[in-house]
Amino acid sequence: MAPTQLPAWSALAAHRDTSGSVHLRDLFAADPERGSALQFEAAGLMVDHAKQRITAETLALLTDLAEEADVAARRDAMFAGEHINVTEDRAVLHVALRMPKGRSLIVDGDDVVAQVHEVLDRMAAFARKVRSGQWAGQTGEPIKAVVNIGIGGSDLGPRMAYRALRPFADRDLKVRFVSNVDGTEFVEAVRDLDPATTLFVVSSKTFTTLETLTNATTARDWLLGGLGGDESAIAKHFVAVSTNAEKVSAFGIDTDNMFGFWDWVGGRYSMDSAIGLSLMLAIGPEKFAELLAGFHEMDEHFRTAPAEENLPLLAGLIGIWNSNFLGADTLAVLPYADDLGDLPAYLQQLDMESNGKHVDLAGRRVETDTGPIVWGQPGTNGQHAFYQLIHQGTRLIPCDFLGACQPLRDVGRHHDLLMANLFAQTEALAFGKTADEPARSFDGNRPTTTILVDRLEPKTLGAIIAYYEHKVFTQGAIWGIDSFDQWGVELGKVLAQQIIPELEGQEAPVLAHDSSTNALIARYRAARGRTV
Ligand SMILES: O=P(O)(O)OC[C@H]1O[C@](O)(CO)[C@@H](O)[C@@H]1O
Repeated sequence: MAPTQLPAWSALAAHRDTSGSVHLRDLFAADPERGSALQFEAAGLMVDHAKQRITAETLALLTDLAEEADVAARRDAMFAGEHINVTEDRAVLHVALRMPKGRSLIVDGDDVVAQVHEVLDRMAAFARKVRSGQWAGQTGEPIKAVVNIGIGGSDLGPRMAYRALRPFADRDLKVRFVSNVDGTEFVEAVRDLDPATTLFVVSSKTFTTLETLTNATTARDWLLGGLGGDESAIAKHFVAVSTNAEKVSAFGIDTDNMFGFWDWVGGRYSMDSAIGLSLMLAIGPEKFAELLAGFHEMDEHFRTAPAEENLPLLAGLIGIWNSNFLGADTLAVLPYADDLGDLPAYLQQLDMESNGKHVDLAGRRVETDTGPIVWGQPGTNGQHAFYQLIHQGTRLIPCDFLGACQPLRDVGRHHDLLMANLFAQTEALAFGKTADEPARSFDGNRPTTTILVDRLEPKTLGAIIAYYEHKVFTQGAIWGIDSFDQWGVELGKVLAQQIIPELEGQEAPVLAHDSSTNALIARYRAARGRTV
Protein backbone atom coordinates (compact mmCIF):
# COMPACT_ATOMS: atom_id res chain seq x y z
CA MET A 1 0.00 0.00 0.00
CA ALA A 2 1.30 3.49 -0.83
CA PRO A 3 2.36 5.32 2.36
CA THR A 4 0.02 8.18 1.50
CA GLN A 5 -2.92 5.80 1.99
CA LEU A 6 -1.95 4.90 5.55
CA PRO A 7 -4.04 6.47 8.34
CA ALA A 8 -0.90 7.89 10.01
CA TRP A 9 -0.01 9.75 6.79
CA SER A 10 -3.36 11.57 6.81
CA ALA A 11 -3.01 12.19 10.54
CA LEU A 12 0.42 13.71 9.97
CA ALA A 13 -0.93 15.93 7.19
CA ALA A 14 -3.71 17.16 9.50
CA HIS A 15 -1.19 17.68 12.31
CA ARG A 16 1.01 19.70 9.93
CA ASP A 17 -1.98 21.86 8.95
CA THR A 18 -2.86 22.64 12.57
CA SER A 19 0.55 22.89 14.23
CA GLY A 20 3.30 22.45 11.64
CA SER A 21 4.04 26.16 11.52
CA VAL A 22 4.45 26.70 15.27
CA HIS A 23 7.78 28.47 15.69
CA LEU A 24 10.66 26.74 17.45
CA ARG A 25 10.77 29.80 19.75
CA ASP A 26 7.27 28.92 20.96
CA LEU A 27 8.01 25.22 21.23
CA PHE A 28 11.01 25.94 23.46
CA ALA A 29 9.09 28.55 25.49
CA ALA A 30 6.27 26.08 26.10
CA ASP A 31 8.55 23.32 27.38
CA PRO A 32 11.65 24.12 29.44
CA GLU A 33 12.69 20.45 29.30
CA ARG A 34 12.59 20.29 25.50
CA GLY A 35 16.39 20.37 25.15
CA SER A 36 16.88 17.15 27.08
CA ALA A 37 13.57 15.52 26.12
CA LEU A 38 14.55 15.34 22.46
CA GLN A 39 18.11 14.12 22.94
CA PHE A 40 18.75 10.45 22.22
CA GLU A 41 21.86 8.34 22.86
CA ALA A 42 23.19 5.03 21.58
CA ALA A 43 26.48 3.47 20.46
CA GLY A 44 28.48 6.56 21.45
CA LEU A 45 26.28 9.01 19.52
CA MET A 46 24.21 11.76 21.10
CA VAL A 47 21.56 12.88 18.64
CA ASP A 48 19.74 16.10 19.47
CA HIS A 49 16.48 16.62 17.60
CA ALA A 50 15.24 19.42 19.89
CA LYS A 51 15.72 21.99 17.12
CA GLN A 52 13.57 20.03 14.66
CA ARG A 53 10.04 21.33 14.12
CA ILE A 54 8.47 18.46 15.99
CA THR A 55 6.52 17.88 19.17
CA ALA A 56 5.81 14.74 21.17
CA GLU A 57 2.66 14.43 19.07
CA THR A 58 4.63 14.62 15.81
CA LEU A 59 6.93 11.87 17.02
CA ALA A 60 4.01 9.71 18.12
CA LEU A 61 2.37 10.07 14.71
CA LEU A 62 5.65 9.35 12.95
CA THR A 63 6.21 6.18 14.96
CA ASP A 64 2.62 5.19 14.09
CA LEU A 65 3.60 5.64 10.46
CA ALA A 66 6.59 3.33 10.92
CA GLU A 67 4.33 0.75 12.50
CA GLU A 68 1.66 0.98 9.81
CA ALA A 69 4.32 0.77 7.08
CA ASP A 70 5.76 -2.32 8.84
CA VAL A 71 9.30 -1.00 8.98
CA ALA A 72 10.18 -3.48 11.72
CA ALA A 73 9.12 -6.46 9.59
CA ARG A 74 11.20 -5.20 6.68
CA ARG A 75 14.17 -4.60 9.00
CA ASP A 76 13.84 -8.15 10.35
CA ALA A 77 13.65 -9.48 6.79
CA MET A 78 16.92 -7.68 5.99
CA PHE A 79 18.67 -9.10 9.07
CA ALA A 80 17.33 -12.58 8.21
CA GLY A 81 18.85 -12.46 4.72
CA GLU A 82 15.58 -12.40 2.79
CA HIS A 83 15.84 -11.14 -0.77
CA ILE A 84 14.56 -7.64 -0.05
CA ASN A 85 16.40 -6.22 -3.06
CA VAL A 86 13.57 -7.34 -5.28
CA THR A 87 14.60 -5.97 -8.66
CA GLU A 88 17.92 -7.82 -8.42
CA ASP A 89 16.52 -10.72 -6.34
CA ARG A 90 19.27 -10.40 -3.71
CA ALA A 91 19.65 -10.42 0.03
CA VAL A 92 20.88 -7.16 1.61
CA LEU A 93 23.29 -8.14 4.30
CA HIS A 94 25.85 -5.45 4.99
CA VAL A 95 24.92 -6.00 8.66
CA ALA A 96 26.57 -9.45 8.39
CA LEU A 97 29.89 -7.77 7.51
CA ARG A 98 30.24 -6.61 11.09
CA MET A 99 28.75 -9.50 13.02
CA PRO A 100 31.24 -10.86 15.55
CA LYS A 101 33.20 -14.03 14.88
CA GLY A 102 31.37 -17.10 16.07
CA ARG A 103 27.93 -15.79 15.24
CA SER A 104 26.21 -17.66 12.46
CA LEU A 105 23.76 -16.50 9.83
CA ILE A 106 22.72 -19.03 7.23
CA VAL A 107 21.57 -17.43 4.00
CA ASP A 108 20.74 -19.39 0.88
CA GLY A 109 22.52 -22.37 2.46
CA ASP A 110 25.77 -20.59 3.43
CA ASP A 111 27.02 -19.31 6.79
CA VAL A 112 27.73 -15.77 5.69
CA VAL A 113 29.35 -14.70 8.98
CA ALA A 114 31.94 -17.46 8.67
CA GLN A 115 32.67 -16.33 5.10
CA VAL A 116 33.02 -12.73 6.23
CA HIS A 117 35.56 -13.64 8.90
CA GLU A 118 37.55 -15.83 6.58
CA VAL A 119 38.07 -12.82 4.30
CA LEU A 120 38.70 -10.47 7.23
CA ASP A 121 41.41 -12.83 8.50
CA ARG A 122 43.07 -12.95 5.08
CA MET A 123 42.91 -9.17 4.85
CA ALA A 124 44.44 -8.84 8.31
CA ALA A 125 47.28 -11.24 7.48
CA PHE A 126 48.01 -9.34 4.28
CA ALA A 127 47.80 -5.94 6.01
CA ARG A 128 50.23 -7.08 8.70
CA LYS A 129 52.72 -8.22 6.07
CA VAL A 130 52.52 -4.95 4.16
CA ARG A 131 52.63 -2.77 7.28
CA SER A 132 55.60 -4.64 8.74
CA GLY A 133 57.57 -4.49 5.50
CA GLN A 134 57.47 -8.25 5.09
CA TRP A 135 55.56 -7.95 1.79
CA ALA A 136 58.26 -6.95 -0.66
CA GLY A 137 57.84 -5.35 -4.03
CA GLN A 138 59.61 -6.49 -7.20
CA THR A 139 62.98 -5.04 -6.15
CA GLY A 140 62.73 -6.45 -2.64
CA GLU A 141 61.88 -3.08 -1.09
CA PRO A 142 58.92 -2.72 1.29
CA ILE A 143 55.69 -1.00 0.28
CA LYS A 144 55.57 2.69 1.11
CA ALA A 145 52.47 3.79 -0.81
CA VAL A 146 49.04 2.28 -1.35
CA VAL A 147 46.82 3.52 -4.18
CA ASN A 148 43.17 2.47 -4.09
CA ILE A 149 41.65 2.42 -7.56
CA GLY A 150 37.86 2.30 -7.51
CA ILE A 151 34.82 4.52 -7.91
CA GLY A 152 31.47 5.07 -6.18
CA GLY A 153 31.08 2.59 -3.38
CA SER A 154 34.53 1.20 -4.15
CA ASP A 155 36.10 4.57 -3.43
CA LEU A 156 33.95 6.89 -1.34
CA GLY A 157 33.83 4.70 1.78
CA PRO A 158 37.55 3.98 2.20
CA ARG A 159 38.39 7.52 1.05
CA MET A 160 36.03 9.10 3.59
CA ALA A 161 37.10 6.77 6.40
CA TYR A 162 40.81 7.21 5.69
CA ARG A 163 40.46 10.97 5.96
CA ALA A 164 38.34 10.59 9.11
CA LEU A 165 40.80 8.24 10.76
CA ARG A 166 44.08 9.85 9.70
CA PRO A 167 45.15 10.25 13.33
CA PHE A 168 45.10 6.45 13.66
CA ALA A 169 46.94 5.77 10.41
CA ASP A 170 50.55 4.75 9.91
CA ARG A 171 51.90 8.02 8.56
CA ASP A 172 54.90 6.33 6.95
CA LEU A 173 52.52 4.74 4.47
CA LYS A 174 51.17 7.11 1.83
CA VAL A 175 47.56 6.31 0.95
CA ARG A 176 45.98 7.71 -2.20
CA PHE A 177 42.62 7.26 -3.92
CA VAL A 178 42.05 7.36 -7.67
CA SER A 179 38.48 7.23 -8.94
CA ASN A 180 37.89 9.60 -11.86
CA VAL A 181 38.43 8.48 -15.45
CA ASP A 182 39.95 11.94 -15.91
CA GLY A 183 43.60 10.88 -16.21
CA THR A 184 44.62 13.88 -14.18
CA GLU A 185 43.71 12.14 -10.95
CA PHE A 186 45.99 9.18 -11.62
CA VAL A 187 48.87 11.34 -12.80
CA GLU A 188 48.68 13.55 -9.73
CA ALA A 189 48.24 10.62 -7.34
CA VAL A 190 51.43 8.87 -8.44
CA ARG A 191 53.50 11.99 -9.22
CA ASP A 192 55.76 11.54 -6.19
CA LEU A 193 55.51 7.74 -5.91
CA ASP A 194 58.09 5.13 -6.78
CA PRO A 195 56.75 2.07 -8.65
CA ALA A 196 59.12 -0.16 -6.69
CA THR A 197 57.39 0.69 -3.40
CA THR A 198 53.79 1.21 -4.57
CA LEU A 199 50.91 -1.22 -4.09
CA PHE A 200 47.70 -0.84 -6.10
CA VAL A 201 44.44 -2.06 -4.61
CA VAL A 202 42.01 -2.37 -7.51
CA SER A 203 38.56 -2.26 -5.94
CA SER A 204 35.49 -3.03 -7.99
CA LYS A 205 32.52 -5.17 -7.08
CA THR A 206 31.82 -6.05 -10.71
CA PHE A 207 35.32 -5.54 -12.11
CA THR A 208 33.69 -4.17 -15.24
CA THR A 209 33.54 -0.48 -14.35
CA LEU A 210 34.97 1.68 -17.11
CA GLU A 211 36.68 4.20 -14.85
CA THR A 212 38.31 1.61 -12.63
CA LEU A 213 39.53 -0.66 -15.40
CA THR A 214 40.92 2.30 -17.32
CA ASN A 215 42.78 3.56 -14.26
CA ALA A 216 43.98 0.05 -13.39
CA THR A 217 45.33 -0.43 -16.93
CA THR A 218 47.15 2.89 -16.74
CA ALA A 219 48.52 1.88 -13.32
CA ARG A 220 49.79 -1.41 -14.75
CA ASP A 221 51.52 0.46 -17.59
CA TRP A 222 53.03 2.95 -15.13
CA LEU A 223 54.27 0.16 -12.89
CA LEU A 224 55.71 -2.01 -15.63
CA GLY A 225 57.21 1.05 -17.31
CA GLY A 226 58.98 1.93 -14.06
CA LEU A 227 60.15 -1.60 -13.27
CA GLY A 228 61.54 -2.70 -16.62
CA GLY A 229 58.45 -4.39 -18.05
CA ASP A 230 58.70 -7.74 -16.22
CA GLU A 231 55.08 -8.86 -15.80
CA SER A 232 55.93 -10.89 -12.71
CA ALA A 233 55.91 -7.53 -10.88
CA ILE A 234 52.11 -7.42 -11.12
CA ALA A 235 51.67 -10.12 -8.49
CA LYS A 236 53.70 -8.08 -5.99
CA HIS A 237 52.18 -4.69 -6.73
CA PHE A 238 48.53 -5.39 -7.51
CA VAL A 239 45.78 -6.85 -5.40
CA ALA A 240 42.10 -6.89 -6.26
CA VAL A 241 38.93 -6.52 -4.21
CA SER A 242 35.93 -7.87 -6.08
CA THR A 243 33.08 -10.33 -6.32
CA ASN A 244 34.16 -11.31 -9.84
CA ALA A 245 37.15 -13.70 -9.81
CA GLU A 246 36.89 -14.37 -13.53
CA LYS A 247 37.30 -10.74 -14.53
CA VAL A 248 40.06 -10.21 -11.96
CA SER A 249 42.01 -13.03 -13.47
CA ALA A 250 41.29 -11.84 -17.02
CA PHE A 251 42.79 -8.48 -16.03
CA GLY A 252 45.99 -10.27 -15.02
CA ILE A 253 45.72 -10.22 -11.23
CA ASP A 254 46.30 -13.60 -9.59
CA THR A 255 43.16 -14.58 -7.67
CA ASP A 256 45.45 -15.54 -4.75
CA ASN A 257 45.83 -11.80 -4.44
CA MET A 258 42.10 -11.18 -4.52
CA PHE A 259 39.90 -10.38 -1.53
CA GLY A 260 36.29 -11.27 -2.18
CA PHE A 261 32.88 -10.18 -1.12
CA TRP A 262 29.36 -11.13 -2.15
CA ASP A 263 26.42 -9.98 -4.24
CA TRP A 264 24.49 -9.30 -1.03
CA VAL A 265 26.79 -6.36 -0.29
CA GLY A 266 25.67 -3.26 -2.19
CA GLY A 267 28.50 -1.04 -3.46
CA ARG A 268 27.46 1.90 -1.28
CA TYR A 269 27.21 -0.43 1.73
CA SER A 270 30.60 -2.05 1.20
CA MET A 271 33.20 0.04 3.04
CA ASP A 272 33.28 -2.49 5.87
CA SER A 273 33.82 -5.43 3.49
CA ALA A 274 37.11 -6.14 1.69
CA ILE A 275 36.50 -2.78 -0.01
CA GLY A 276 37.96 -1.40 3.24
CA LEU A 277 41.33 -3.06 2.51
CA SER A 278 43.18 0.19 1.77
CA LEU A 279 41.79 1.60 5.01
CA MET A 280 42.91 -1.50 6.90
CA LEU A 281 46.38 -1.14 5.39
CA ALA A 282 46.46 2.41 6.72
CA ILE A 283 45.04 1.95 10.22
CA GLY A 284 45.80 -1.73 10.85
CA PRO A 285 43.52 -4.70 11.48
CA GLU A 286 42.90 -3.87 15.15
CA LYS A 287 41.53 -0.39 14.45
CA PHE A 288 39.53 -1.79 11.53
CA ALA A 289 37.98 -4.30 13.96
CA GLU A 290 37.02 -1.38 16.24
CA LEU A 291 35.33 0.30 13.29
CA LEU A 292 33.32 -2.89 12.65
CA ALA A 293 32.38 -3.06 16.34
CA GLY A 294 30.97 0.47 16.12
CA PHE A 295 28.88 -0.49 13.09
CA HIS A 296 27.64 -3.59 14.89
CA GLU A 297 26.68 -1.72 18.05
CA MET A 298 24.46 0.60 16.00
CA ASP A 299 23.06 -2.38 14.06
CA GLU A 300 22.04 -4.04 17.29
CA HIS A 301 20.50 -0.81 18.55
CA PHE A 302 18.51 -0.44 15.31
CA ARG A 303 17.43 -4.08 15.47
CA THR A 304 16.31 -4.11 19.08
CA ALA A 305 15.56 -0.63 20.45
CA PRO A 306 11.93 0.46 20.75
CA ALA A 307 10.79 2.92 18.12
CA GLU A 308 10.64 5.86 20.57
CA GLU A 309 14.37 5.52 21.32
CA ASN A 310 15.63 4.12 18.05
CA LEU A 311 18.15 6.62 16.65
CA PRO A 312 18.21 5.65 12.96
CA LEU A 313 14.47 5.05 12.88
CA LEU A 314 13.70 8.45 14.43
CA ALA A 315 16.17 10.18 12.10
CA GLY A 316 14.49 8.57 9.10
CA LEU A 317 11.04 9.56 10.32
CA ILE A 318 12.04 13.15 11.03
CA GLY A 319 13.56 13.32 7.53
CA ILE A 320 10.19 12.20 6.13
CA TRP A 321 8.43 14.86 8.19
CA ASN A 322 10.75 17.52 6.77
CA SER A 323 10.53 16.30 3.16
CA ASN A 324 6.98 15.10 2.76
CA PHE A 325 5.13 17.32 5.21
CA LEU A 326 7.18 20.53 5.57
CA GLY A 327 8.26 20.54 1.91
CA ALA A 328 12.06 20.47 2.22
CA ASP A 329 13.87 19.23 -0.89
CA THR A 330 17.36 18.84 0.48
CA LEU A 331 19.42 17.85 3.49
CA ALA A 332 22.65 19.67 4.29
CA VAL A 333 25.30 17.59 6.06
CA LEU A 334 27.63 19.92 7.95
CA PRO A 335 30.49 18.25 9.82
CA TYR A 336 32.34 20.49 12.26
CA ALA A 337 35.34 18.20 11.93
CA ASP A 338 37.77 18.44 9.07
CA ASP A 339 38.30 14.71 9.48
CA LEU A 340 34.71 14.22 8.31
CA GLY A 341 35.25 16.41 5.26
CA ASP A 342 34.37 13.60 2.85
CA LEU A 343 31.26 12.53 4.76
CA PRO A 344 28.83 14.66 2.67
CA ALA A 345 30.11 13.05 -0.55
CA TYR A 346 29.89 9.60 1.01
CA LEU A 347 26.33 10.22 2.20
CA GLN A 348 25.36 11.56 -1.20
CA GLN A 349 25.91 8.13 -2.69
CA LEU A 350 24.47 6.27 0.29
CA ASP A 351 21.27 8.29 0.35
CA MET A 352 20.73 9.45 -3.23
CA GLU A 353 21.67 6.18 -4.96
CA SER A 354 19.53 4.28 -2.44
CA ASN A 355 16.42 6.42 -2.31
CA GLY A 356 16.50 8.39 -5.56
CA LYS A 357 13.68 6.21 -6.89
CA HIS A 358 10.42 6.98 -8.68
CA VAL A 359 8.65 3.61 -8.57
CA ASP A 360 7.66 1.49 -5.58
CA LEU A 361 8.32 -2.19 -4.95
CA ALA A 362 5.30 -3.11 -7.04
CA GLY A 363 6.59 -1.02 -9.95
CA ARG A 364 3.98 1.73 -9.53
CA ARG A 365 4.98 5.36 -9.76
CA VAL A 366 5.31 6.76 -6.24
CA GLU A 367 2.83 9.42 -5.14
CA THR A 368 5.16 11.40 -2.96
CA ASP A 369 8.70 12.75 -3.00
CA THR A 370 11.38 10.20 -2.11
CA GLY A 371 15.06 10.74 -1.21
CA PRO A 372 16.29 14.27 -0.56
CA ILE A 373 19.14 16.00 -2.35
CA VAL A 374 22.07 15.57 0.05
CA TRP A 375 24.89 18.08 0.03
CA GLY A 376 27.25 19.90 2.33
CA GLN A 377 30.81 20.58 3.37
CA PRO A 378 32.65 21.11 6.61
CA GLY A 379 31.84 23.99 8.90
CA THR A 380 33.12 26.58 9.40
CA ASN A 381 34.00 26.93 5.68
CA GLY A 382 30.36 26.63 4.62
CA GLN A 383 29.43 29.51 6.97
CA HIS A 384 31.42 31.84 4.76
CA ALA A 385 29.92 30.49 1.56
CA PHE A 386 26.37 29.12 1.45
CA TYR A 387 24.95 29.51 4.97
CA GLN A 388 23.47 32.90 3.97
CA LEU A 389 20.84 31.02 1.98
CA ILE A 390 20.15 28.60 4.81
CA HIS A 391 19.60 31.51 7.22
CA GLN A 392 17.74 33.99 5.05
CA GLY A 393 16.88 32.32 1.73
CA THR A 394 13.36 31.38 0.76
CA ARG A 395 13.86 27.61 0.93
CA LEU A 396 13.63 25.33 3.93
CA ILE A 397 16.92 23.47 4.34
CA PRO A 398 17.10 20.97 7.19
CA CYS A 399 20.68 20.44 8.36
CA ASP A 400 22.60 17.72 10.18
CA PHE A 401 25.43 19.22 12.25
CA LEU A 402 28.12 16.80 13.41
CA GLY A 403 30.90 17.41 15.91
CA ALA A 404 33.27 15.72 18.35
CA CYS A 405 33.66 17.06 21.90
CA GLN A 406 37.30 16.05 22.27
CA PRO A 407 39.77 17.06 19.57
CA LEU A 408 42.26 14.50 18.33
CA ARG A 409 44.81 17.24 17.79
CA ASP A 410 44.49 19.82 20.51
CA VAL A 411 45.85 23.04 19.09
CA GLY A 412 45.44 26.27 21.03
CA ARG A 413 41.86 27.51 21.10
CA HIS A 414 40.88 25.93 17.78
CA HIS A 415 38.51 23.26 19.01
CA ASP A 416 36.51 25.51 21.32
CA LEU A 417 36.13 28.05 18.52
CA LEU A 418 35.06 25.34 16.08
CA MET A 419 32.42 23.91 18.40
CA ALA A 420 31.20 27.35 19.48
CA ASN A 421 30.44 27.97 15.84
CA LEU A 422 28.49 24.72 15.54
CA PHE A 423 26.34 25.50 18.57
CA ALA A 424 25.86 29.12 17.49
CA GLN A 425 24.67 28.14 14.04
CA THR A 426 22.01 25.77 15.33
CA GLU A 427 20.85 28.44 17.78
CA ALA A 428 20.69 31.13 15.12
CA LEU A 429 18.86 28.87 12.67
CA ALA A 430 16.26 27.89 15.25
CA PHE A 431 15.58 31.19 16.94
CA GLY A 432 16.51 33.83 14.37
CA LYS A 433 16.46 37.48 15.28
CA THR A 434 14.02 40.29 14.73
CA ALA A 435 15.44 43.62 13.59
CA ASP A 436 14.05 46.93 12.43
CA GLU A 437 15.51 46.54 9.00
CA PRO A 438 14.05 43.57 7.06
CA ALA A 439 17.44 42.77 5.50
CA ARG A 440 18.91 42.25 8.96
CA SER A 441 16.16 40.10 10.37
CA PHE A 442 16.27 36.31 10.60
CA ASP A 443 13.02 34.35 10.63
CA GLY A 444 14.57 31.36 12.37
CA ASN A 445 12.47 28.18 12.63
CA ARG A 446 15.02 26.37 10.42
CA PRO A 447 15.25 22.74 11.53
CA THR A 448 18.52 21.11 12.53
CA THR A 449 19.74 17.93 14.17
CA THR A 450 23.03 17.91 16.04
CA ILE A 451 25.04 14.71 16.35
CA LEU A 452 27.81 14.71 18.94
CA VAL A 453 30.41 12.09 19.74
CA ASP A 454 33.03 12.27 22.47
CA ARG A 455 35.92 11.48 20.13
CA LEU A 456 35.98 10.71 16.45
CA GLU A 457 37.62 7.30 16.53
CA PRO A 458 37.11 4.08 14.54
CA LYS A 459 34.27 2.86 16.73
CA THR A 460 32.30 6.10 16.62
CA LEU A 461 32.83 6.44 12.88
CA GLY A 462 31.35 2.95 12.41
CA ALA A 463 28.35 3.92 14.51
CA ILE A 464 27.83 7.15 12.53
CA ILE A 465 27.86 5.32 9.19
CA ALA A 466 25.52 2.56 10.40
CA TYR A 467 23.21 5.26 11.79
CA TYR A 468 22.92 6.81 8.32
CA GLU A 469 22.59 3.42 6.60
CA HIS A 470 19.62 2.52 8.77
CA LYS A 471 18.14 5.98 8.50
CA VAL A 472 18.14 5.58 4.71
CA PHE A 473 16.70 2.07 5.13
CA THR A 474 13.84 3.39 7.29
CA GLN A 475 12.91 6.01 4.73
CA GLY A 476 13.03 3.54 1.85
CA ALA A 477 10.82 1.13 3.82
CA ILE A 478 8.23 3.83 4.43
CA TRP A 479 8.22 5.02 0.83
CA GLY A 480 7.95 1.37 -0.24
CA ILE A 481 10.87 1.58 -2.67
CA ASP A 482 13.86 -0.66 -3.39
CA SER A 483 16.73 1.16 -1.69
CA PHE A 484 19.25 -1.40 -2.90
CA ASP A 485 19.21 -1.25 -6.68
CA GLN A 486 20.53 1.60 -8.89
CA TRP A 487 19.11 1.21 -12.38
CA GLY A 488 19.20 4.98 -12.82
CA VAL A 489 22.96 4.93 -13.39
CA GLU A 490 22.78 2.56 -16.35
CA LEU A 491 21.46 4.66 -19.25
CA GLY A 492 24.36 7.14 -19.17
CA LYS A 493 26.87 4.26 -19.08
CA VAL A 494 25.31 2.67 -22.19
CA LEU A 495 25.28 5.96 -24.09
CA ALA A 496 28.91 6.64 -23.15
CA GLN A 497 29.89 3.29 -24.67
CA GLN A 498 28.26 4.40 -27.93
CA ILE A 499 29.96 7.79 -27.88
CA ILE A 500 33.49 6.56 -27.06
CA PRO A 501 34.20 5.29 -30.62
CA GLU A 502 32.61 8.45 -32.03
CA LEU A 503 35.25 10.49 -30.19
CA GLU A 504 38.21 8.19 -30.73
CA GLY A 505 37.69 7.07 -34.35
CA GLN A 506 39.90 8.43 -37.12
CA GLU A 507 37.04 8.67 -39.62
CA ALA A 508 34.38 11.32 -39.19
CA PRO A 509 31.53 9.46 -37.47
CA VAL A 510 27.96 9.43 -38.70
CA LEU A 511 26.26 11.03 -35.72
CA ALA A 512 22.70 9.99 -35.01
CA HIS A 513 22.12 11.71 -31.68
CA ASP A 514 19.98 14.77 -31.10
CA SER A 515 21.28 18.01 -32.62
CA SER A 516 22.79 19.22 -29.33
CA THR A 517 24.78 16.03 -28.67
CA ASN A 518 25.87 15.83 -32.32
CA ALA A 519 27.16 19.41 -32.16
CA LEU A 520 29.02 18.81 -28.90
CA ILE A 521 30.75 15.73 -30.33
CA ALA A 522 31.67 17.59 -33.53
CA ARG A 523 33.02 20.54 -31.54
CA TYR A 524 35.15 18.22 -29.41
CA ARG A 525 36.54 16.35 -32.42
CA ALA A 526 37.40 19.60 -34.16
CA ALA A 527 39.20 20.94 -31.08
CA ARG A 528 41.25 17.73 -30.94
CA GLY A 529 42.16 18.05 -34.62
CA ARG A 530 40.03 15.08 -35.71
CA THR A 531 37.96 15.02 -38.87
CA VAL A 532 34.33 16.03 -38.55
O1 LIG B 1 32.45 -1.50 -7.55
P1 LIG B 1 32.07 -1.33 -8.98
O2 LIG B 1 31.40 -2.55 -9.54
O3 LIG B 1 33.25 -0.91 -9.80
O4 LIG B 1 30.97 -0.20 -9.07
C1 LIG B 1 31.25 1.11 -8.66
C2 LIG B 1 30.00 1.91 -8.46
O5 LIG B 1 29.26 2.00 -9.66
C3 LIG B 1 27.87 1.99 -9.38
O6 LIG B 1 27.36 0.79 -9.84
C4 LIG B 1 27.17 3.14 -10.01
O7 LIG B 1 27.54 3.31 -11.33
C5 LIG B 1 27.79 2.09 -7.86
O8 LIG B 1 26.62 1.57 -7.37
C6 LIG B 1 29.02 1.38 -7.46
O9 LIG B 1 29.36 1.67 -6.13
